[in-house]
Amino acid sequence: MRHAYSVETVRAAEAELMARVPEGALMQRAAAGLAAAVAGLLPRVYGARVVLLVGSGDNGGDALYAGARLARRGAAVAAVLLAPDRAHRQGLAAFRKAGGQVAEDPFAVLAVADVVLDGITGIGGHGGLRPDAVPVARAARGSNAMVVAVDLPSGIEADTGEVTGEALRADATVTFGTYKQGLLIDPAREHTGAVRLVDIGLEPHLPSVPDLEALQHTDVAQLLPVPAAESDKYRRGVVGVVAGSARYPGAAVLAVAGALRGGAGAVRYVGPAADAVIARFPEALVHGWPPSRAGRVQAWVVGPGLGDGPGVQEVLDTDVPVLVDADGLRGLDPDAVRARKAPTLLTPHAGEAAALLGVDRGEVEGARLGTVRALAAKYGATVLLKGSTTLVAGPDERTPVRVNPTGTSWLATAGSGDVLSGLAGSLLAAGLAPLDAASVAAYLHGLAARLASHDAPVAAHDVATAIPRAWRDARTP
Ligand SMILES: NC(=O)C1=CN([C@@H]2O[C@H](COP(=O)(O)OP(=O)(O)OC[C@H]3O[C@@H](n4cnc5c(N)ncnc54)[C@H](O)[C@@H]3O)[C@@H](O)[C@H]2O)[C@@H](O)CC1
Ligand SMILES: Nc1ncnc2c1ncn2[C@@H]1O[C@H](COP(=O)(O)OP(=O)(O)O)[C@@H](O)[C@H]1O
Ligand SMILES: [K+]
Repeated sequence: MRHAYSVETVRAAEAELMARVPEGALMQRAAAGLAAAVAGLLPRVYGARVVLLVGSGDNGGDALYAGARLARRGAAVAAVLLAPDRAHRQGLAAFRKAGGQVAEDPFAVLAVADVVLDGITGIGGHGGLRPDAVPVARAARGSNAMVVAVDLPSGIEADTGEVTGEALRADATVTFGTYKQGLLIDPAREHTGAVRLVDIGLEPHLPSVPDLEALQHTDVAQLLPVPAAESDKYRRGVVGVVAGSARYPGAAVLAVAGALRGGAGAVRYVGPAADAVIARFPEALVHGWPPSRAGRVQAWVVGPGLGDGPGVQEVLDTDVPVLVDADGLRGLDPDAVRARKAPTLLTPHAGEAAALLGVDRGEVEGARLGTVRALAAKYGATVLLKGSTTLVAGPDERTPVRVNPTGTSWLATAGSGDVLSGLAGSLLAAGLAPLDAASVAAYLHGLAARLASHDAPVAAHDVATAIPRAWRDARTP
């Protein structure tokens, strides 16, 4: 599991650690890791042209000490001081002593730089880059230099992944002690490039339960349901799908396609697209209306392509886990969901989430973490918010939110969400807890899309077909 923490938690852990080590030791550890990472990105350090963008806080201090280390190895290092009177005093002294120069003309040094270290703001920054930093950040981005963010790209909100003003776009980020939440959540994540974590000894001082977590292959492998020797199709779990309409029969087919690859032993389909479903998937069990007469079902999926058709209340009235997606979410009554004894999983995209909360779509996309938490609280349900960096939150606010690390924007294709809902519903039926079912489904779905896509367009049914490959991939150590 990859863990990320809020700024408040990071600061508390840093304070604890700082009390145990000599003054300045942490910043030296950070700077040493940063200098080593930058050296690794350069063909050679000797003679390389390095520019530091230095703000008024300790983030600038990290950059100055790392710059001093690079200068001692023969790099030509220039510092652009955005607040000359407030630049880290000891860091600046060490930098000058090592042969570093303070740049008179920022744009001249940036134009010929090989690498730029962004030390404008770290976890202390808020509200986007200040106006004086904007032209410098733009010049860095517009140059041929590689831009390396120190701790995080300046201008992003470290806690939420929001980008409220201008933020620097880095090619790589070297972060200290632990991941900050914003590094893993869009839109900020788009600014980070590849993220490298430098160990500064913080780990033992961080709480064991993170604020945000991302599944990795080994976590998924442990959660995937595997049939036991004594299993039969019912013991593996039966997933019921209520989806599709005369207008959108394909959504039913795609949801069933996902469900068939999600580990349940059988898929029951109830709805108006039975002919289309059975024509494509003879292994699906189709049933007449209502869902309650379909036989044993351990989890229901309702909503993809449903239009105005019935089904939502019918499955909410059951006592098994229910996943509500797409059209099923329209006007969904929080009280009806909260009243359920069995778990409910909602899987909105940004537009659906905005409608459920009565806000603009842009607000949802800009503040994904707050949105997923707010929806989970409002509905007393587990919520999977789709889109770039899919997030999953449980109804208990003490449970860490899960962020999916496998997504790809090739998934932005019609019908891929239907595949996801079938897949997640199948994992629910196989017995996974809602948070696990949702986050494992998002993980496999993203991985399947990557495997099927290889950086070329994919159709939703390609994603469904690649799920078994993703499943095997996740189980391969
Ligand atoms: N606390 C620690 O133990 C360690 C901290 N480290 C570094 O210290 C950083 C945090 O340092 P600070 O708390 O000093 O905070 P920062 O250096 O992140 O920034 C705070 C300063 O930036 C200014 N500022 C805030 N928003 C701004 C904006 N939008 N534009 C321009 N300036 C803005 C503030 O007025 C303040 O002077 C971390 O991100 C990390 O890089 C590391 O050295 C590791 C150890
Ligand atoms: N920019 C993106 N980056 C990564 N994944 C995305 C992006 N846009 C959409 N997706 C994913 O694609 C799927 C689309 O689902 P959805 O919006 O419900 O579409 P549909 O209703 O057509 O099936 C979701 O899994 C979502 O997370
Ligand atoms: K920074």
